[in-house]
Amino acid sequence: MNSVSASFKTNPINIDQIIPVDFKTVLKLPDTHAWTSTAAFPDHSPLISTHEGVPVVDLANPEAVTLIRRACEKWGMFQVTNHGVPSKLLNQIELQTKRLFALPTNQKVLAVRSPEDCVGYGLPRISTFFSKLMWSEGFTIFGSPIHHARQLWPNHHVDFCNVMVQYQKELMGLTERILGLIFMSLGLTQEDVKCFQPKNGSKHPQALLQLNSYPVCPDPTRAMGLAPHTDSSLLTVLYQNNITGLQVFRENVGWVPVHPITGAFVVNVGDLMHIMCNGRFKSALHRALVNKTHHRVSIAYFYGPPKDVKISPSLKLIDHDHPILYRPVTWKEYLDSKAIHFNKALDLIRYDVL
Ligand SMILES: O=C(O)CCC(=O)C(=O)O
Ligand SMILES: [Fe+2]
Repeated sequence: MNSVSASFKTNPINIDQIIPVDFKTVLKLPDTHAWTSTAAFPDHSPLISTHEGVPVVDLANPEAVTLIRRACEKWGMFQVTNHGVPSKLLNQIELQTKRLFALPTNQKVLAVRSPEDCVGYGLPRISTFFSKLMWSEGFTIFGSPIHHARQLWPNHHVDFCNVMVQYQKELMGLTERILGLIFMSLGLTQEDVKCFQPKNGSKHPQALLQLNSYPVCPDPTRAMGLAPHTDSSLLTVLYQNNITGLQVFRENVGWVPVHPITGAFVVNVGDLMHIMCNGRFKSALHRALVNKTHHRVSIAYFYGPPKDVKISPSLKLIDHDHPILYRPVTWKEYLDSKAIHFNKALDLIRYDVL
């Protein structure tokens, strides 16, 4: 069993209502979804006019490694262009994602994610940590989605499955390429990161695909699409349709919008990368807002280490001035802790925070 499924089995989602509301029929924001007055949602002001946005890195640029290092240090996030993933596949994944979420609720629930499972249709996993519900729905895939796709479209699931499988294949290649550039930017060699190489065919990186849908919302200023969080992955590569909603938090600045660039991907430093580089690159705190007129979708590819591989700060990044900050953890151990402690999980494995 993969690390994510194993962790979800250990920590079933604990929430009364596991099925998202039928967004199409709600004309007024229900109190259950009104975030304005909650402590987790202190500001909703669309924001901060900063001239500086999340860096955009052209992967064909000879300076890409340096640009990526700077972006990871400053933002924990960047966008990439010239990445080689065919635009036809991007159009197809957007189309299939919209096709899925356009189904009536009574059909989508046929593929509902059960509380102890990580795949299928449902609420954001982090919903358990908030008293208000989010204005979004998701569909999670690990490998082939055929089991759930058959429930949704008994005779028309083939295109959906093919696109999802093909997309994961492409994204595995792209994510490993970006990961290679990140390691290079840290001065790490193949030897330093050999725990990620498949060993005797038995150790494979693991990845999860998360389709997110943010329906149009009757009162977006009081609603939350996806609450602030960091990703528990090593790296997340996200595709968003042409609708603004994603924001990243920057210390001393505030929430900064990550405006979509046609055909580009957003890359996030995840918590495991934060650990691996001993805090030099910080995992990006981000959230998604909603709007009144446009349906937004995003497709997040969460890439993590092979099962049972312990992630620890790279020895090359530790010296007298940079003492080791984090204990080694497997992805499952980290997810288990995150399922209980949420945004405290990273601090709880720090040597200097007890
Ligand atoms: O929809 C987005 O832009 C963000 C999605 C996200 O952060 C996630 O799925 O973890
Ligand atoms: Fe995220």
